[in-house]
Amino acid sequence: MELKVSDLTVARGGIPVLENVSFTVPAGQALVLRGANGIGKTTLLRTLAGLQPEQSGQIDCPEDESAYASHADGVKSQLTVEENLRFWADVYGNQVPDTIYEQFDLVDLRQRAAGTLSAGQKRRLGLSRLGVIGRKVLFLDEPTVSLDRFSVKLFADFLQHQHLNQGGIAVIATHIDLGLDAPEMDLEPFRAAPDAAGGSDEAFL
Ligand SMILES: Nc1ncnc2c1ncn2[C@@H]1O[C@H](COP(=O)(O)OP(=O)(O)OP(=O)(O)O)[C@@H](O)[C@H]1O
Repeated sequence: MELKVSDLTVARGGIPVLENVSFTVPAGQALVLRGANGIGKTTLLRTLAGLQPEQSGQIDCPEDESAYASHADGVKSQLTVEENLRFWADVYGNQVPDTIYEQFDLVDLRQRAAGTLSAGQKRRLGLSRLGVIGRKVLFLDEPTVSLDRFSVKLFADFLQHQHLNQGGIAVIATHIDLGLDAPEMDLEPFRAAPDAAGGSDEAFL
């Protein structure tokens, strides 16, 4: 299993943002995306996850094996922590692993309505979903927003031991160092040329 991206051009509102992006991530590895605000990390991740069409190029990803986690937590506030996890497990036809509560420091919060959680607790619950859906290829957009250092470490441990070491793949946009042994890709060289980004047409100036 691998994720292979070839000559990919991704766009926002029809305007190319990143051009000719190519990389391969083998099973068991992560790739960290780097780049300034607005360069197109979210656009690239959404395209890789199949949430928006590519402009050109190719994405070879194992079918029905990917999941995208955005800035938003996707937590249902009326449901308890346990009910949220059971809901996600049901959607994917899985069981909730007992160990998930320890892995994300949710043991004491199991019966709490998710709407009453702090931002960081909610984030941990949102991320714990990755441990119940059983998807092999994770596209993660700033997964550590709102997390304190302890929780960042918990999440990095989960990614390394429960996901990558089990043959999973992850592509992660993050401004902080997760401490993973993963190659980084700077997106700056792939910034779409100004012309391609719909620069002004001089004939009409
Ligand atoms: N709906 C939209 N229509 C047109 N352009 C958009 C739209 N949403 C975002 N953009 C632009 O597309 C570009 C890429 O945005 P994207 O969110 O992918 O960047 P990013 O690298 O994830 O940024 P950040 O690090 O700030 O999260 C930005 O210049 C942004 O302003």
